[in-house]
Order: sequence, then C-alpha cells, then structure tokens
Amino acid sequence: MSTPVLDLSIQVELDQFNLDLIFSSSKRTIGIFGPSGSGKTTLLESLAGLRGEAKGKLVCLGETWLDSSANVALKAEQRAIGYVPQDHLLFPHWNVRQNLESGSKRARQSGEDTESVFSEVVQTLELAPLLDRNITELSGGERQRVSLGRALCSGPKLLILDEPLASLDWKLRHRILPYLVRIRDTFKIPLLIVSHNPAELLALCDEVVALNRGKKVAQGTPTDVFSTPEVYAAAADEGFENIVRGEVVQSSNFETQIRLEGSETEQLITVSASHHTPGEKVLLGIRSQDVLLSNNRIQGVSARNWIEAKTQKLSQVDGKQVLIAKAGRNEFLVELTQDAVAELKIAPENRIWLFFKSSAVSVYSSTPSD
Ligand SMILES: Nc1ncnc2c1ncn2[C@@H]1O[C@H](COP(=O)(O)OP(=O)(O)OP(=O)(O)O)[C@@H](O)[C@H]1O
Repeated sequence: MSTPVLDLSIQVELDQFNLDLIFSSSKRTIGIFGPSGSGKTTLLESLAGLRGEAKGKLVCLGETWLDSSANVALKAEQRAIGYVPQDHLLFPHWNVRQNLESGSKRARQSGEDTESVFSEVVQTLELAPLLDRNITELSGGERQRVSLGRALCSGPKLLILDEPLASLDWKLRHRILPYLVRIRDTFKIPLLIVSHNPAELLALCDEVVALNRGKKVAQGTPTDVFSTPEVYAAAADEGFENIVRGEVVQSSNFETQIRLEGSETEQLITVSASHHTPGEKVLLGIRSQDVLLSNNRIQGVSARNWIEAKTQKLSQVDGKQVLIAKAGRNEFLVELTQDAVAELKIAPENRIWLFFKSSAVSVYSSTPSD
C-alpha cells in the first residue's frame, strides 16, 4: 500500500463537544464534509499547526507533524501546507505579483525552482492580466484565484482548501470550480477540501470523510458516503445534486448533446441549448429527486434522457429510499418511495433504466472560461 496522504488520530476540546477524529487516507483528493459547527475548520487548523491545544498523532505523507506522546509538534511554518482559508487573507496593500511572491519565499528556502512554479501557477489560474493590480481592485472570484495561486507558489506537500467556493455567489462558483479541477489535474499535489456542499466534493474528490459533532460518521467514495442515511439527510437539505463528467459532442441553437465519461454505451445526454462547444469537458448536475426509474426500457415517455444502469446499495433515509445506481464508471443517487422499491422489486445488481428531462440537467464547464 502507498504511504497515506493523511494518517491521524487527534483530539481537541471544544465548547459543546470534543473533536475526536481518527482516519487514514491514501487518496490524492480528500473531501471533508459536515454541517456547520461539526468541527471542519478545527480539523484544518489542527492540521495546519494553528491549534496548539490539539493532541494525538498526525502523519502527513510519512512525516510526523504531531505526536503528543513523543512531544513532537511541528510549528505551522514547518508543515509544508498551502492553506487557503475561507477569508483569503491576502496582503491588501500589495499587488497580485507581490502576494504570489510572498508564497514563493518558503519554496525558495527549500531549494525549489520557484520561477517555473510561479509561471505554471500564473498560467493555470490565468493570472497574467492581474499581476500588477492591487488586491483591493479585485473581484471575489479573482481574489480566490490569487489566494489559490499564493498557496501553490509556496510549494506545498498538501494543499488545504477551506470552503473554497462558499464566499462566492452562484455565478462565480461556477467560474471558480473549473480552476479547482485544473489545479487538481495540473499540480499533482494532494488536496484536502472542506465543504458543506456535496456537489463540490462529488466534482473534485476521490474520497470523502463526513463529520458530525467532531466525530467521523462515514468515509469512502463520495457516493457511498453521501448515500449513508445520516450524511444524505445533511447533504440533501437543499436537494442532492449528482455530479458526473461528460464531453460535448454536438451543439445547436436548440439543444446540446453530451457523451458521459466512463459510460459503457455510446448513448448521449440531451440538454437545452447551452453555450458549450463540441469537445468541451463539462460537469453535469442531475438532482436525485429528478431521476425516474424503470425496470425496463420503456417507450413513449416525454423524458428525453435515459441511462442503463445497475442497482447497487439501497439505504433508508427519513421514510425515503436512496439508491446508488451505477452506469459504467458513473454513480447516481436516486430518491425513491418505499412503494416504488417494492413495486419495482429493487434488489442489488438489477438492470434498471434512469430517466430524466433535459431541463433537469445543469451543465457546468470544467474548463475555465469567461
Ligand atoms: N477555539 C475554540 N474553543 C472552543 N470551541 C470552539 C473553538 N472554535 C470553535 N469552537 C466550537 O467548535 C465547534 C466546531 O467549530 P468549527 O468552526 O470547527 O466547525 P465547522 O464545521 O468548520 O463550521 P462552519 O461550517 O460553520 O465553518 C463549534 O461548536 C464552535 O462553536
């Protein structure tokens, strides 16, 4: 087995409860999910060495950062972390270049080629036109890109993002998400992303750890974690959105057709006309409540889209049933009533068909654009 990215057992005393967390993960993109006040920021601050009161053991990529029993507690600046907090914390009186260079200082001290990292960061995050601008003149989304850039310039072993999209409005969130996908794919640095938004974690993470009141309640693939009853209830507060990847095949004034990545068939998803162009990689959002299910390939339905899938796991959540359906490499969570499960005789490994309307699909770009 490869060296875990994170291997930890930590305790922090808090007002209402204690953070008491044990987990190990070898995945390159790890998501931390939990409702407000569940201990996510406390965990990140403990990782970053900003919580002197944290006790226990913490090993990142084979390097011990904390071991209370052996009196080891590396200072924040000794942990090679790129930490992007929720409020960005940029130097307001410096321009973008100076802010990025402040990140490079640590990397230079450890002998890294900071110039090539700087250029790669500027290129990946499209920061060249902003380099001479002052921080106070930037929009929220631009500040977020600079903040990500500064963290990357410091040559981190682990990049930690605390709610990277939470401070942005809906439109900006969809502009920044593709940059996060790009960071994940360009810089092969392990990422730890904290979010209370399942869609972000589904789009970015290989593994999710869910917290509640300072304890781990689930760990596994994003769909596995989000389909566990306790987590689904918290995650589906505003409707649960499945996120799958695709590529635009055709686009006209009337409709856009998209091939699902990892699909075993050549079947296309049709959505309303969008500005996306053929060849473009996209993320598709389909809410679990908008998917209909049938145990045969019925004809004569108005829903334009259908996907052949296999049933996996069924969980009961507050009187509803939540099913994981697998189509090729894609997994969907589907909400069903108890009656529907009985009527359709849903059992593991059944062949089923998922139906949804074109208008139920949201298309998000996974490459940055204006
Ligand atoms: N320094 C502290 N001392 C005591 N209790 C604290 C301290 N910091 C946070 N808490 C409490 O610990 C709990 C977890 O807080 P934390 O900020 O880690 O949660 P969170 O999951 O990040 O929340 P949010 O999503 O709202 O940012 C909260 O009940 C909070 O009031």
